[in-house]
Amino acid sequence: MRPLIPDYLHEVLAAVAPKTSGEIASYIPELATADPERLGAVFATVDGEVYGAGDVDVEFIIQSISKPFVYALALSDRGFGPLLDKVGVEPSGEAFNEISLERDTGRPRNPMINAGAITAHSLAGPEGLRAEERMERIVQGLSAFAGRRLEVDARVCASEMENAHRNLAIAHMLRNYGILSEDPRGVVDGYIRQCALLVSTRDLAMMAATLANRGVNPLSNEQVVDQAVVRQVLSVMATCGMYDAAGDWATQIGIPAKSGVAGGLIGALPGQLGIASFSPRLDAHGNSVRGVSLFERFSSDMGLHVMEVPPTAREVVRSNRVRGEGSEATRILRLQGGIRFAGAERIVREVLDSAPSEPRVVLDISLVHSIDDVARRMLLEVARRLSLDGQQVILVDPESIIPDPDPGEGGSITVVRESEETLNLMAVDHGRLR
Ligand SMILES: NC(=O)CC[C@H](N)C(=O)O
Repeated sequence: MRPLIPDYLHEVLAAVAPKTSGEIASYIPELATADPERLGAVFATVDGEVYGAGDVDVEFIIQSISKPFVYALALSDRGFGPLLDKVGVEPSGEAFNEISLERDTGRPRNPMINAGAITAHSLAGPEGLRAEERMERIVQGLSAFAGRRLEVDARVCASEMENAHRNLAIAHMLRNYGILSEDPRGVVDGYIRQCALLVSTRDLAMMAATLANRGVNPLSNEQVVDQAVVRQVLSVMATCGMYDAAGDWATQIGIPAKSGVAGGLIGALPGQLGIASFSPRLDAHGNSVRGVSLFERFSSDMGLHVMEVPPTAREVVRSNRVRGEGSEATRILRLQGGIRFAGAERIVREVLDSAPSEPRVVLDISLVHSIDDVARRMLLEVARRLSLDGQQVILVDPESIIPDPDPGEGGSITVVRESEETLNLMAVDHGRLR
Protein backbone atom coordinates (compact mmCIF):
# COMPACT_ATOMS: atom_id res chain seq x y z
CA MET A 1 0.00 0.00 0.00
CA ARG A 2 1.21 3.52 -0.74
CA PRO A 3 1.48 5.67 2.38
CA LEU A 4 -1.47 8.06 2.77
CA ILE A 5 -0.02 11.11 4.43
CA PRO A 6 2.64 12.11 1.85
CA ASP A 7 -0.07 11.89 -0.84
CA TYR A 8 -2.28 14.15 1.22
CA LEU A 9 0.57 16.64 1.77
CA HIS A 10 1.35 16.73 -1.98
CA GLU A 11 -2.29 17.37 -2.73
CA VAL A 12 -2.53 20.28 -0.27
CA LEU A 13 0.74 21.80 -1.52
CA ALA A 14 -0.59 21.67 -5.08
CA ALA A 15 -3.75 23.43 -3.93
CA VAL A 16 -1.89 26.36 -2.35
CA ALA A 17 0.91 26.63 -4.95
CA PRO A 18 -1.04 28.98 -7.26
CA LYS A 19 -1.23 31.58 -4.47
CA THR A 20 1.45 34.08 -5.35
CA SER A 21 0.22 37.04 -3.34
CA GLY A 22 2.35 38.59 -0.60
CA GLU A 23 5.91 39.87 -0.58
CA ILE A 24 9.26 38.47 0.45
CA ALA A 25 10.65 40.33 3.48
CA SER A 26 13.07 42.89 2.12
CA TYR A 27 13.99 44.90 5.21
CA ILE A 28 16.86 42.44 5.62
CA PRO A 29 18.59 42.65 2.18
CA GLU A 30 19.97 39.12 2.32
CA LEU A 31 16.45 37.68 2.82
CA ALA A 32 15.23 39.36 -0.35
CA THR A 33 17.39 36.99 -2.40
CA ALA A 34 15.29 33.96 -1.36
CA ASP A 35 13.46 31.97 -4.05
CA PRO A 36 9.78 32.94 -3.59
CA GLU A 37 8.54 29.71 -5.15
CA ARG A 38 9.94 27.41 -2.47
CA LEU A 39 7.20 25.40 -0.83
CA GLY A 40 7.32 22.56 1.66
CA ALA A 41 5.36 20.99 4.50
CA VAL A 42 6.24 18.37 7.10
CA PHE A 43 4.37 16.49 9.80
CA ALA A 44 6.42 14.92 12.61
CA THR A 45 4.53 12.70 15.01
CA VAL A 46 5.34 12.50 18.72
CA ASP A 47 6.58 8.95 18.19
CA GLY A 48 9.13 10.10 15.62
CA GLU A 49 7.54 9.46 12.20
CA VAL A 50 8.27 12.22 9.69
CA TYR A 51 6.15 12.85 6.57
CA GLY A 52 6.97 15.57 4.10
CA ALA A 53 6.25 16.97 0.67
CA GLY A 54 7.95 19.66 -1.40
CA ASP A 55 11.13 21.45 -0.32
CA VAL A 56 11.49 19.75 3.04
CA ASP A 57 15.30 19.78 3.19
CA VAL A 58 15.99 23.23 1.76
CA GLU A 59 17.56 25.40 4.46
CA PHE A 60 16.34 28.87 5.32
CA ILE A 61 16.64 31.29 8.22
CA ILE A 62 14.67 30.47 11.34
CA GLN A 63 14.03 34.14 12.25
CA SER A 64 11.20 34.61 14.76
CA ILE A 65 10.53 30.88 15.05
CA SER A 66 13.60 30.88 17.31
CA LYS A 67 11.64 32.99 19.84
CA PRO A 68 9.50 30.32 21.56
CA PHE A 69 12.50 27.99 21.80
CA VAL A 70 14.84 30.60 23.29
CA TYR A 71 12.04 31.59 25.68
CA ALA A 72 11.86 27.90 26.67
CA LEU A 73 15.60 27.80 27.32
CA ALA A 74 15.49 31.01 29.37
CA LEU A 75 12.59 29.67 31.48
CA SER A 76 14.48 26.47 31.97
CA ASP A 77 17.81 28.15 32.82
CA ARG A 78 16.54 31.01 35.01
CA GLY A 79 13.15 29.85 36.31
CA PHE A 80 9.66 31.30 35.85
CA GLY A 81 9.91 34.13 38.40
CA PRO A 82 12.93 35.90 36.91
CA LEU A 83 11.49 35.57 33.41
CA LEU A 84 8.03 36.87 34.32
CA ASP A 85 9.64 39.81 36.12
CA LYS A 86 11.13 40.91 32.82
CA VAL A 87 8.76 39.69 30.06
CA GLY A 88 4.94 39.59 30.22
CA VAL A 89 2.58 37.05 28.68
CA GLU A 90 -0.20 39.32 27.38
CA PRO A 91 -1.06 39.21 23.67
CA SER A 92 -0.09 42.63 22.36
CA GLY A 93 -2.17 42.75 19.19
CA GLU A 94 0.83 44.62 17.83
CA ALA A 95 3.25 44.02 14.99
CA PHE A 96 6.31 41.90 15.75
CA ASN A 97 8.66 44.87 15.74
CA GLU A 98 6.50 47.30 17.71
CA ILE A 99 8.46 49.67 19.94
CA SER A 100 6.35 49.33 23.06
CA LEU A 101 6.38 48.24 26.69
CA GLU A 102 3.65 47.51 29.26
CA ARG A 103 2.52 50.75 30.81
CA ASP A 104 2.55 49.70 34.48
CA THR A 105 5.47 47.32 34.64
CA GLY A 106 7.77 48.53 31.88
CA ARG A 107 8.08 44.94 30.64
CA PRO A 108 7.78 43.91 27.01
CA ARG A 109 4.26 42.52 26.60
CA ASN A 110 5.24 39.01 25.54
CA PRO A 111 8.23 36.98 24.36
CA MET A 112 6.97 36.58 20.78
CA ILE A 113 7.38 40.24 19.79
CA ASN A 114 10.93 41.50 19.30
CA ALA A 115 11.07 43.49 22.56
CA GLY A 116 10.26 40.35 24.58
CA ALA A 117 12.43 38.11 22.44
CA ILE A 118 15.49 40.36 22.77
CA THR A 119 14.95 40.26 26.55
CA ALA A 120 14.47 36.47 26.56
CA HIS A 121 17.70 36.17 24.56
CA SER A 122 19.54 38.05 27.31
CA LEU A 123 18.18 35.57 29.88
CA ALA A 124 19.20 32.31 28.16
CA GLY A 125 21.81 30.30 30.03
CA PRO A 126 22.87 30.83 33.64
CA GLU A 127 23.59 34.37 34.82
CA GLY A 128 26.98 35.85 34.04
CA LEU A 129 27.70 34.10 30.73
CA ARG A 130 29.80 35.90 28.14
CA ALA A 131 28.02 36.64 24.84
CA GLU A 132 29.68 33.71 23.00
CA GLU A 133 28.84 31.31 25.82
CA ARG A 134 25.23 32.42 25.80
CA MET A 135 25.12 31.99 22.05
CA GLU A 136 26.55 28.51 22.38
CA ARG A 137 23.84 27.66 24.94
CA ILE A 138 21.21 28.84 22.45
CA VAL A 139 22.69 26.98 19.47
CA GLN A 140 23.07 23.83 21.58
CA GLY A 141 19.52 24.17 22.97
CA LEU A 142 17.82 24.78 19.62
CA SER A 143 19.90 21.96 18.11
CA ALA A 144 18.60 19.64 20.83
CA PHE A 145 15.02 20.61 19.90
CA ALA A 146 15.82 19.86 16.23
CA GLY A 147 17.85 16.72 16.90
CA ARG A 148 20.88 17.87 14.86
CA ARG A 149 23.52 20.55 15.15
CA LEU A 150 22.29 23.83 13.63
CA GLU A 151 24.56 26.54 12.19
CA VAL A 152 24.32 30.31 11.94
CA ASP A 153 24.22 31.89 8.46
CA ALA A 154 26.93 34.56 8.79
CA ARG A 155 25.85 36.48 5.66
CA VAL A 156 22.26 36.97 6.80
CA CYS A 157 23.53 37.87 10.22
CA ALA A 158 25.81 40.61 8.92
CA SER A 159 23.10 41.89 6.58
CA GLU A 160 20.52 42.07 9.38
CA MET A 161 22.96 43.69 11.82
CA GLU A 162 23.71 46.48 9.34
CA ASN A 163 20.00 47.24 9.18
CA ALA A 164 19.11 46.65 12.81
CA HIS A 165 18.19 50.20 13.76
CA ARG A 166 14.72 49.28 14.87
CA ASN A 167 15.86 46.36 17.06
CA LEU A 168 18.64 48.59 18.43
CA ALA A 169 16.03 51.23 19.28
CA ILE A 170 14.01 48.56 21.10
CA ALA A 171 17.10 47.35 23.00
CA HIS A 172 18.07 50.88 24.03
CA MET A 173 14.54 51.42 25.29
CA LEU A 174 14.81 48.15 27.27
CA ARG A 175 18.16 49.26 28.71
CA ASN A 176 16.66 52.61 29.65
CA TYR A 177 13.86 50.89 31.62
CA GLY A 178 16.27 48.50 33.33
CA ILE A 179 14.87 45.43 31.59
CA LEU A 180 18.27 44.88 29.98
CA SER A 181 21.25 45.39 32.20
CA GLU A 182 23.96 45.04 29.58
CA ASP A 183 25.17 46.74 26.43
CA PRO A 184 22.13 46.89 24.08
CA ARG A 185 24.26 46.44 20.96
CA GLY A 186 25.77 43.19 22.21
CA VAL A 187 22.33 41.78 23.04
CA VAL A 188 20.89 42.72 19.63
CA ASP A 189 23.94 41.16 17.99
CA GLY A 190 23.25 37.90 19.86
CA TYR A 191 19.50 38.06 19.12
CA ILE A 192 20.20 38.53 15.41
CA ARG A 193 22.57 35.56 15.42
CA GLN A 194 19.87 33.48 17.09
CA CYS A 195 17.44 34.54 14.34
CA ALA A 196 20.02 33.66 11.64
CA LEU A 197 20.16 29.95 12.45
CA LEU A 198 19.67 27.80 9.36
CA VAL A 199 16.90 25.22 9.50
CA SER A 200 14.93 23.06 7.10
CA THR A 201 11.19 22.47 7.21
CA ARG A 202 12.01 19.01 8.53
CA ASP A 203 14.05 20.52 11.41
CA LEU A 204 11.21 22.89 12.30
CA ALA A 205 8.69 20.05 12.37
CA MET A 206 10.96 18.10 14.76
CA MET A 207 11.34 21.17 16.97
CA ALA A 208 7.56 21.56 17.09
CA ALA A 209 7.14 17.82 17.70
CA THR A 210 9.49 18.12 20.69
CA LEU A 211 7.09 20.68 22.18
CA ALA A 212 4.12 18.46 21.28
CA ASN A 213 5.91 15.56 22.98
CA ARG A 214 6.27 17.30 26.38
CA GLY A 215 9.78 18.54 25.70
CA VAL A 216 11.24 15.19 24.66
CA ASN A 217 12.74 15.05 21.14
CA PRO A 218 10.89 12.10 19.54
CA LEU A 219 13.99 10.81 17.73
CA SER A 220 16.85 11.41 20.16
CA ASN A 221 14.61 10.92 23.22
CA GLU A 222 16.42 13.80 24.88
CA GLN A 223 14.35 15.75 27.44
CA VAL A 224 15.24 19.24 26.20
CA VAL A 225 13.06 21.23 28.62
CA ASP A 226 10.57 20.08 31.22
CA GLN A 227 6.80 19.83 30.93
CA ALA A 228 5.99 22.99 32.87
CA VAL A 229 8.16 24.98 30.46
CA VAL A 230 6.43 23.39 27.45
CA ARG A 231 3.01 24.32 28.82
CA GLN A 232 4.10 27.92 29.27
CA VAL A 233 5.61 28.12 25.79
CA LEU A 234 2.62 26.54 24.04
CA SER A 235 0.26 28.88 25.88
CA VAL A 236 2.23 31.90 24.75
CA MET A 237 2.40 30.57 21.17
CA ALA A 238 -1.36 30.03 21.23
CA THR A 239 -2.08 33.59 22.35
CA CYS A 240 0.79 35.62 20.85
CA GLY A 241 2.53 33.49 18.23
CA MET A 242 0.92 35.14 15.22
CA TYR A 243 1.35 38.76 16.40
CA ASP A 244 -1.56 40.99 15.42
CA ALA A 245 -3.22 38.05 13.63
CA ALA A 246 -3.22 35.93 16.81
CA GLY A 247 -6.98 36.14 17.42
CA ASP A 248 -7.94 35.18 13.88
CA TRP A 249 -5.45 32.37 14.00
CA ALA A 250 -6.63 31.09 17.40
CA THR A 251 -10.26 30.97 16.32
CA GLN A 252 -9.90 29.76 12.74
CA ILE A 253 -6.90 27.45 12.94
CA GLY A 254 -6.50 26.83 16.66
CA ILE A 255 -2.99 25.38 16.69
CA PRO A 256 -0.28 26.93 18.91
CA ALA A 257 2.00 28.40 16.27
CA LYS A 258 4.91 30.67 15.40
CA SER A 259 5.91 32.30 12.15
CA GLY A 260 9.18 33.79 10.91
CA VAL A 261 9.86 36.47 8.28
CA ALA A 262 11.90 34.08 6.14
CA GLY A 263 8.65 32.20 5.46
CA GLY A 264 8.74 29.39 8.00
CA LEU A 265 5.72 28.51 10.13
CA ILE A 266 5.36 25.92 12.87
CA GLY A 267 2.44 24.50 14.80
CA ALA A 268 2.55 22.15 17.78
CA LEU A 269 -0.39 19.96 18.69
CA PRO A 270 0.04 18.70 22.25
CA GLY A 271 0.34 14.92 22.33
CA GLN A 272 -0.08 14.56 18.56
CA LEU A 273 2.37 16.18 16.21
CA GLY A 274 4.61 19.00 15.11
CA ILE A 275 3.82 20.68 11.79
CA ALA A 276 6.05 22.98 9.75
CA SER A 277 5.74 24.75 6.43
CA PHE A 278 7.98 26.95 4.32
CA SER A 279 6.99 29.49 1.68
CA PRO A 280 8.69 32.92 1.66
CA ARG A 281 5.98 35.35 0.53
CA LEU A 282 4.41 37.13 3.52
CA ASP A 283 1.10 38.81 4.27
CA ALA A 284 0.75 42.21 5.94
CA HIS A 285 1.28 40.68 9.42
CA GLY A 286 4.57 39.10 8.35
CA ASN A 287 3.12 35.56 8.21
CA SER A 288 3.68 33.28 5.20
CA VAL A 289 0.67 33.53 2.84
CA ARG A 290 0.78 29.94 1.65
CA GLY A 291 1.80 28.78 5.12
CA VAL A 292 -1.39 30.24 6.61
CA SER A 293 -3.44 28.58 3.83
CA LEU A 294 -1.72 25.25 4.46
CA PHE A 295 -2.49 25.41 8.16
CA GLU A 296 -6.11 26.34 7.43
CA ARG A 297 -6.39 23.17 5.36
CA PHE A 298 -4.57 21.01 7.91
CA SER A 299 -6.75 22.26 10.74
CA SER A 300 -10.08 21.80 8.95
CA ASP A 301 -9.26 18.59 7.06
CA MET A 302 -7.99 16.81 10.13
CA GLY A 303 -9.89 18.41 13.00
CA LEU A 304 -6.68 19.74 14.56
CA HIS A 305 -8.18 22.80 16.30
CA VAL A 306 -7.14 22.45 19.95
CA MET A 307 -10.51 23.74 21.15
CA GLU A 308 -12.35 21.06 19.18
CA VAL A 309 -14.33 19.21 21.84
CA PRO A 310 -13.31 15.56 21.55
CA PRO A 311 -15.99 12.90 21.11
CA THR A 312 -17.27 11.87 24.52
CA ALA A 313 -14.81 9.38 25.89
CA ARG A 314 -15.98 5.80 25.97
CA GLU A 315 -17.63 4.93 29.24
CA VAL A 316 -14.88 4.43 31.77
CA VAL A 317 -17.07 1.95 33.65
CA ARG A 318 -17.28 -1.06 31.33
CA SER A 319 -19.30 -3.19 33.72
CA ASN A 320 -20.39 -3.34 37.32
CA ARG A 321 -21.44 -6.81 38.39
CA VAL A 322 -21.77 -8.98 41.45
CA ARG A 323 -20.56 -12.56 41.51
CA GLY A 324 -21.41 -15.04 44.23
CA GLU A 325 -23.73 -14.53 47.15
CA GLY A 326 -23.70 -13.68 50.82
CA SER A 327 -20.26 -13.83 52.38
CA GLU A 328 -18.90 -15.05 49.03
CA ALA A 329 -20.20 -12.06 47.09
CA THR A 330 -17.73 -9.98 45.09
CA ARG A 331 -18.53 -6.77 43.29
CA ILE A 332 -16.45 -6.35 40.18
CA LEU A 333 -16.09 -2.94 38.59
CA ARG A 334 -14.30 -3.20 35.27
CA LEU A 335 -12.88 0.11 34.15
CA GLN A 336 -11.53 1.02 30.73
CA GLY A 337 -9.86 3.64 28.54
CA GLY A 338 -7.95 6.70 29.63
CA ILE A 339 -9.05 8.14 32.96
CA ARG A 340 -8.74 11.82 33.84
CA PHE A 341 -10.77 13.93 36.26
CA ALA A 342 -14.17 13.57 34.57
CA GLY A 343 -13.72 9.80 34.19
CA ALA A 344 -12.69 9.44 37.82
CA GLU A 345 -15.74 11.44 38.87
CA ARG A 346 -17.87 8.94 36.90
CA ILE A 347 -16.27 6.06 38.81
CA VAL A 348 -16.84 7.73 42.18
CA ARG A 349 -20.50 8.22 41.21
CA GLU A 350 -20.81 4.60 40.09
CA VAL A 351 -19.50 3.39 43.45
CA LEU A 352 -21.77 5.76 45.40
CA ASP A 353 -24.85 4.87 43.35
CA SER A 354 -24.38 1.14 43.59
CA ALA A 355 -23.44 1.38 47.29
CA PRO A 356 -21.61 -1.95 47.35
CA SER A 357 -22.48 -4.03 50.39
CA GLU A 358 -20.52 -7.08 49.24
CA PRO A 359 -17.54 -8.09 51.38
CA ARG A 360 -15.18 -7.73 48.42
CA VAL A 361 -14.89 -5.05 45.76
CA VAL A 362 -12.68 -5.63 42.74
CA LEU A 363 -11.48 -2.58 40.82
CA ASP A 364 -10.28 -4.10 37.57
CA ILE A 365 -8.13 -1.67 35.57
CA SER A 366 -6.66 -4.18 33.13
CA LEU A 367 -8.37 -2.33 30.24
CA VAL A 368 -7.27 1.11 31.40
CA HIS A 369 -4.46 2.47 29.21
CA SER A 370 -3.70 5.63 31.15
CA ILE A 371 -4.66 7.35 34.34
CA ASP A 372 -3.51 10.83 35.23
CA ASP A 373 -2.46 12.03 38.63
CA VAL A 374 -5.79 13.37 39.86
CA ALA A 375 -7.68 10.29 38.63
CA ARG A 376 -5.18 7.98 40.33
CA ARG A 377 -5.58 9.84 43.62
CA MET A 378 -9.38 9.73 43.35
CA LEU A 379 -9.40 6.00 42.60
CA LEU A 380 -7.14 5.30 45.56
CA GLU A 381 -9.37 7.44 47.78
CA VAL A 382 -12.36 5.32 46.67
CA ALA A 383 -10.35 2.25 47.65
CA ARG A 384 -9.44 3.80 50.99
CA ARG A 385 -13.03 4.73 51.86
CA LEU A 386 -14.35 1.31 50.86
CA SER A 387 -11.73 -0.42 52.97
CA LEU A 388 -12.50 1.85 55.93
CA ASP A 389 -16.13 0.73 55.53
CA GLY A 390 -14.87 -2.82 56.10
CA GLN A 391 -14.69 -4.07 52.53
CA GLN A 392 -11.75 -5.89 51.05
CA VAL A 393 -10.58 -3.92 48.01
CA ILE A 394 -8.77 -5.74 45.24
CA LEU A 395 -7.06 -3.79 42.50
CA VAL A 396 -6.49 -5.82 39.34
CA ASP A 397 -3.67 -4.09 37.48
CA PRO A 398 -1.65 -6.44 35.29
CA GLU A 399 0.14 -3.61 33.42
CA SER A 400 1.10 -1.71 36.60
CA ILE A 401 -0.81 1.38 35.46
CA ILE A 402 -0.69 2.32 39.14
CA PRO A 403 2.79 1.09 40.05
CA ASP A 404 2.74 1.61 43.78
CA PRO A 405 -0.86 1.91 44.97
CA ASP A 406 -0.98 3.47 48.41
CA PRO A 407 -4.55 4.22 49.50
CA GLY A 408 -3.27 6.37 52.36
CA GLU A 409 -4.17 6.54 56.00
CA GLY A 410 -6.20 3.63 57.31
CA GLY A 411 -6.85 2.15 53.87
CA SER A 412 -5.70 -1.16 52.57
CA ILE A 413 -5.67 -2.62 49.12
CA THR A 414 -4.83 -6.03 47.66
CA VAL A 415 -3.07 -5.80 44.33
CA VAL A 416 -3.43 -8.48 41.68
CA ARG A 417 -0.94 -8.15 38.85
CA GLU A 418 -2.36 -10.97 36.79
CA SER A 419 -4.21 -11.11 33.54
CA GLU A 420 -7.93 -10.79 33.14
CA GLU A 421 -8.32 -14.51 32.48
CA THR A 422 -6.61 -15.41 35.70
CA LEU A 423 -8.91 -13.07 37.52
CA ASN A 424 -11.97 -14.69 35.99
CA LEU A 425 -10.78 -18.04 37.27
CA MET A 426 -10.01 -16.56 40.64
CA ALA A 427 -13.38 -14.85 40.81
CA VAL A 428 -15.00 -18.27 40.54
CA ASP A 429 -12.61 -19.70 43.06
CA HIS A 430 -13.53 -17.24 45.82
CA GLY A 431 -11.21 -18.87 48.25
CA ARG A 432 -8.21 -17.55 46.34
CA LEU A 433 -9.27 -13.97 46.60
CA ARG A 434 -9.33 -13.93 50.37
N1 LIG B 1 9.21 38.15 12.51
C1 LIG B 1 10.47 37.81 12.45
O1 LIG B 1 10.82 36.74 11.99
C2 LIG B 1 11.44 38.91 12.83
C3 LIG B 1 12.83 38.42 13.18
C4 LIG B 1 13.90 39.38 12.76
N2 LIG B 1 15.17 38.89 13.16
C5 LIG B 1 13.67 40.74 13.38
O2 LIG B 1 13.99 40.91 14.51
O3 LIG B 1 13.21 41.68 12.74
